[in-house]
Amino acid sequence: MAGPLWDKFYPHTQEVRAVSDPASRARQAAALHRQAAAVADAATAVLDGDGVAMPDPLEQHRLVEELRIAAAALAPGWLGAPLEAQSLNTPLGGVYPPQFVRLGAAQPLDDAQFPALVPLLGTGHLTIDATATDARVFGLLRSLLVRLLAAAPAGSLLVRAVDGVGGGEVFAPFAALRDAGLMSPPATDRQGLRDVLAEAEKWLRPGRGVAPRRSRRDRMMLVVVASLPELTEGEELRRIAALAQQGPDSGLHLIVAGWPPPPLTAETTQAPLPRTTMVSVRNPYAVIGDPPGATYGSIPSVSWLNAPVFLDEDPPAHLVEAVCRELAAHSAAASRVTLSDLLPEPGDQLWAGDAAEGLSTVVGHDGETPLVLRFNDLTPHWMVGGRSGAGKTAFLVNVLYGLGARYSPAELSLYLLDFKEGVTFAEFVPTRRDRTWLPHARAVGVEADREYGLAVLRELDAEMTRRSAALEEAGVSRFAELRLGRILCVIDEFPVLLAGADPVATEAAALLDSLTRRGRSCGIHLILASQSVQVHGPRDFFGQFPVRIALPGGGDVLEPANDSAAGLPLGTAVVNTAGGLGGPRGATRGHERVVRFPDPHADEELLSDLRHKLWGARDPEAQPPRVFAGYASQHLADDPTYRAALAGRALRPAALVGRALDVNLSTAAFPFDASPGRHLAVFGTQAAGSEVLDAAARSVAACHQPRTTRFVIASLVAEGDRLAEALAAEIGHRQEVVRVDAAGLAAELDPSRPGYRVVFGMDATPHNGLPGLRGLLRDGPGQGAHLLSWWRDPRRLAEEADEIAGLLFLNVPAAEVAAMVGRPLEWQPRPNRALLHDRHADRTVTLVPFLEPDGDES
Ligand SMILES: Nc1ncnc2c1ncn2[C@@H]1O[C@H](COP(=O)(O)OP(=O)(O)OP(=O)(O)O)[C@@H](O)[C@H]1O
Repeated sequence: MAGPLWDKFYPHTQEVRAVSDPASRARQAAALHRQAAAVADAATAVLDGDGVAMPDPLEQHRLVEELRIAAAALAPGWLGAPLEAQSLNTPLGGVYPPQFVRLGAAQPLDDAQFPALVPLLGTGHLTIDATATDARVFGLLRSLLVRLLAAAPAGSLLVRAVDGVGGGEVFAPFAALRDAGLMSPPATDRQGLRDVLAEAEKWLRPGRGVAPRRSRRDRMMLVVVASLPELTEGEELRRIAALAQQGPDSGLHLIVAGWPPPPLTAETTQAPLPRTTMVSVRNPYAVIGDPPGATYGSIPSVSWLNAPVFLDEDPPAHLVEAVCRELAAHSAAASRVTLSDLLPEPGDQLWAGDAAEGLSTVVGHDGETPLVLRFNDLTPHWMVGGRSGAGKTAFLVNVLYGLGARYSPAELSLYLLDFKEGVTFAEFVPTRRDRTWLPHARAVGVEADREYGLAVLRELDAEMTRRSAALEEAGVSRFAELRLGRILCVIDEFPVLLAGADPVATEAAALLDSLTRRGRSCGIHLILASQSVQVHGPRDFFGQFPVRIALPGGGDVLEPANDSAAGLPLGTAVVNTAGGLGGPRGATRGHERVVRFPDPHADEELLSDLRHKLWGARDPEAQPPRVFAGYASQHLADDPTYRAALAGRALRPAALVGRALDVNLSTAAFPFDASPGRHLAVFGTQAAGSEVLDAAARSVAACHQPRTTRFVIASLVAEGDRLAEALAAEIGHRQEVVRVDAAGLAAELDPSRPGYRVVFGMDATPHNGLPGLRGLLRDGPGQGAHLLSWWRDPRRLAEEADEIAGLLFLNVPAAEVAAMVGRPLEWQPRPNRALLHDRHADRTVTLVPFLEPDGDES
């Protein structure tokens, strides 16, 4: 700062005297302390007019006028205007930093006043020799805070408050700034003071000449001490002095009321703070010492503002409230991180990342600093926890787009699995409304079944084995040298996979164990996410997850003693890279950060643009991901095996009954050949049973060349009539079809007559039964005769059961299935699922059965 205005206030600059010799510091401090007191006494004597000739009043008035004009220019608006008259309409913000601020009115004559200004932010500090228990100091601190907060650009001034004696009352009207993170709750004891000092020390830049840490916008920290806590010791006092010495270069400033503290012992005797303007509260006015590096007076012997200063009083409450409310609102808007903050710069080339050594992306911001997390040898797998609605989906979607924008599909493949009802990964697959997909996605399971999850893990395990072999074959020890691209598998609500002591859980746990242990050296990484990671059964693989991310309510991914996730708000997460380990309270934890992350769907347009951009950049030959949507029904007409059969490419006759719960959704088929027992029985009370039978019959018909086989179709129950009729019409285009009733069916059971008997409602067979049935079942297949039947009640089959190899169960309880098969099978009846058991091949698959398309779907 230079120029005529400055010269008016500070015509003579001085050397700043540093107190640096530790050996004689206490003595020196005491001497300086006395000296400062003597200066204030001398000033008081002068200002009280003791033995000094009164200057010329006219000259005084002229000077006061000049100073008023100068002050208005140096401290405009909020910084210098009397607050009791300040309009609420005066806009907040202004230049950065607001350098001069008013302390009160200097009154050289009874009828002449000018604003008493000090340089503070950007220059140094302020001490007042009385604490805020003095009403004048109390008022001064509040008015200083309002002025500085209102004048600094919103969000650029962070206040840390300490009030050891007054319990923080002086800061109470500013409470609205706490939620916005602009002001801390006041520290009221020694530990609180230490925490504030520790934070302030961190604020200092690590070294001189280092580029500013805060890259986005400049910010300053102002530590306001209204009174030091009792029992504040020499150590804390020295830390305050050290902060005063180093702070201004890093944007750290202090206002300390009650400094110097009363010199109780030599140890606690403090010199004036370096780089500080000292205010001495007298009665009724205050004396303002010279600011750091400058002087108010023109006479070298006078080192204070040569006029009594009446300190500003407590500002009007509504004014403080209005300023705080506006700042808090602004801060809420400004501190929002957006998805673009996590993505590469818009000008950067798409897919510039090289995954050889690992993958990395920005997961959020720690203050102004982007936090980069990696998938590499040190942090191969991540675990994410958070209660429902805590933003897990948001976090994962951010990570997937972050990686998807940085690495090409050749460098990164994604396997996405979601076990809960919801839409976590739905946006990465083609839909009717948006046919694009995330080109990295290889397989996506939405509302997936455990069996499907298991199939994905098996596929990854097989890939891992392939990669291990490739490493060995190539004779290299590091995956990076193989250049295969990395695989990331994300599993949302993974405990579903491990729930229950069944074979699925056991195999899934074993696969997770092997994948997490060996995956890192093969470029295979996992993110496991859940509302609660309390899994029963083996969880040894947790040890392979050094990265733990706790969203609100997700503290159980951290060690039990680590409570750093307590009270997290939505949009924030604790990111711990030491397996969730905590550390001493209040200690700096290098392995733990709290980040803010955006809601990726806050800007749908940006997101949609990004997805289209990524999709547009894909290899045009690339296939969309294999998608499994647990809720979706499956239809024969969409099935690739059926289409191939219609086109004359069937390998052998088979009933196609649904899609298996594997990664490729392979077609579940029951083949018909000449071996014994090649008959299919569908069991289920639901109409779905008749629909599966319909699909089975159509598909068998398609497997035969036209006019090469014969169908006998019967419906013994009303529920089957409509489908039986439609089926007869449909198959009739290709094959010979005969429709019969119960009596007609009895006449069509001759095993030597090749072809298929298709019976809807087989359990409704008349009481005298179908005498020829056993013969057909036993001798038919060898002569090309097979039975396809739907049974509403499986118990009716008891007698002939052994002769039928193909059993398909819909809503049949596990106990009945077990009774029929002769041993328990892994099965939970549930909507839209079926179990196909082949007695002869001893194979069992869970599948999504082929149903009739609904009206609106077709
Ligand atoms: N960073 C954020 N900032 C603000 N709102 C967010 C943020 N992240 C998510 N939300 C909002 O919070 C809600 C819940 O988010 P999300 O669906 O990601 O949670 P979740 O943990 O996946 O929940 P659930 O487990 O129930 O599916 C959504 O409405 C979302 O828009």
